[in-house]
Amino acid sequence: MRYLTAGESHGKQLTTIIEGVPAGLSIQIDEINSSLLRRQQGYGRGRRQQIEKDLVEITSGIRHGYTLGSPISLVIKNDDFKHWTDIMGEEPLEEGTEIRRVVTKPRPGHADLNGALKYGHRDIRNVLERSSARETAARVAAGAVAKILLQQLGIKVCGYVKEIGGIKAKDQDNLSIEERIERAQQSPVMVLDPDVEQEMMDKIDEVKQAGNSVGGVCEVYVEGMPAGIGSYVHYDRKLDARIAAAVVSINAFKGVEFGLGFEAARKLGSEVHDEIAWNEKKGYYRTSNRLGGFEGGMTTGMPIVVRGVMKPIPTLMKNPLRSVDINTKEPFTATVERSDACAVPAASVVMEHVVAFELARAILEQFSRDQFSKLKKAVDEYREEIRCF
Ligand SMILES: Cc1cc2nc3c(=O)[nH]c(=O)nc-3n(C[C@H](O)[C@H](O)[C@H](O)COP(=O)(O)O)c2cc1C
Ligand SMILES: C=C(O[C@@H]1CC(C(=O)O)=C[C@@H](OP(=O)(O)O)[C@H]1O)C(=O)O
Repeated sequence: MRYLTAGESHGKQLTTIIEGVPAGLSIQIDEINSSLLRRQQGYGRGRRQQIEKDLVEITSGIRHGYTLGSPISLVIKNDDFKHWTDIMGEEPLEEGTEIRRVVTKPRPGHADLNGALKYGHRDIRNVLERSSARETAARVAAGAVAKILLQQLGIKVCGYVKEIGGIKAKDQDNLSIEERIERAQQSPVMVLDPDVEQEMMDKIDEVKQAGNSVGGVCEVYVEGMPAGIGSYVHYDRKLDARIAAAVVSINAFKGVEFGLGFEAARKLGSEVHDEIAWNEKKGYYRTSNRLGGFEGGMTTGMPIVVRGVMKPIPTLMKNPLRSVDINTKEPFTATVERSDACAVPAASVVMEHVVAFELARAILEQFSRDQFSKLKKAVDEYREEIRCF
């Protein structure tokens, strides 16, 4: 299973094409739309989210609520396009026509300068339109389809916020995944620990008022993945590595860790590895989950716990960082476009969906079936086989 996305931030629409989803999977459009709505809801975002109402249109691959096995294409319209038709039009410009709002002052921390150098664009808008995290709406649509497939195989995925601007949420290890899903959905900052919610919102308000930005840490928690998914035999089949790549591919994400993560560097082996046990009902299991569900590039059958760190948003509204105009080479402060002050809550939804896609992709690679009912049967049989192994 793979997917591609297309679309500029202020262009007509975003398009996602997913290939390799087995036939006969029941998909309700509302399930995809509720993922898109969640991505739009996090506290700290700019005015753009009030303009957009992300709703998906299914243009192929699903008929009467079931996948056909053919490519699934999903379209999300950009409502903001109507304000940008002259700037984003596809017609060649008539001679002598000025393009409005040509961008020549690259923002430190965004893709602006490197993208302009690479593609030879003298109008940095040609870079920022596609490098914008608007594209993550298209990725969430693909991930929502993956989540539906996983859900029907008994695998649940949930994303939430662990930290914003240095304010850390306490671990909530005793919460079930259903409780995590519910709490994250009820919280404006998508955090599980209610004690820090207001503090995080105050921090975002303070930063926004100062025209600055702030980052944080998101966590994704997965239950129900059987052991042995992924592989140790090649670097590009290690599932933890694929998840790491998917997380760091999210705009502004700079690092990833599993379980204890970087803390493992400061601990002894006896404090890090998870001891193995067996019982009739569960089969093999671990008495702890410090490695976050992975050994040797494969799942251990324990919950997957993965965190990603998001840097602060590069666009600074009040005190833009120093930059250089690419036409005059004069020093200037960077161009300021409308911007989010904090997108960590929204990014936790994006992270949930990109992780879900990698999990579904690995399952389909391992149990390759063209029909969903056969895939389910193969996964159920494998679960039984490893329980008794
Ligand atoms: C949900 C989300 C919203 C974002 N909103 C903004 C924004 O409003 N302004 C901005 O400058 N960057 C924003 N970013 C971050 C940039 O897209 C990102 O920094 C840029 O693409 C450069 O990529 P890099 O930071 O991964 O190097 C956002 C990221 C995410 C995940
Ligand atoms: C549009 C979205 O996020 C955008 C991501 C983004 C960036 O530079 O990454 C910059 C902003 O774009 P705009 O200038 O149009 O407001 C965000 O709003 C979205 O997430 O739907």
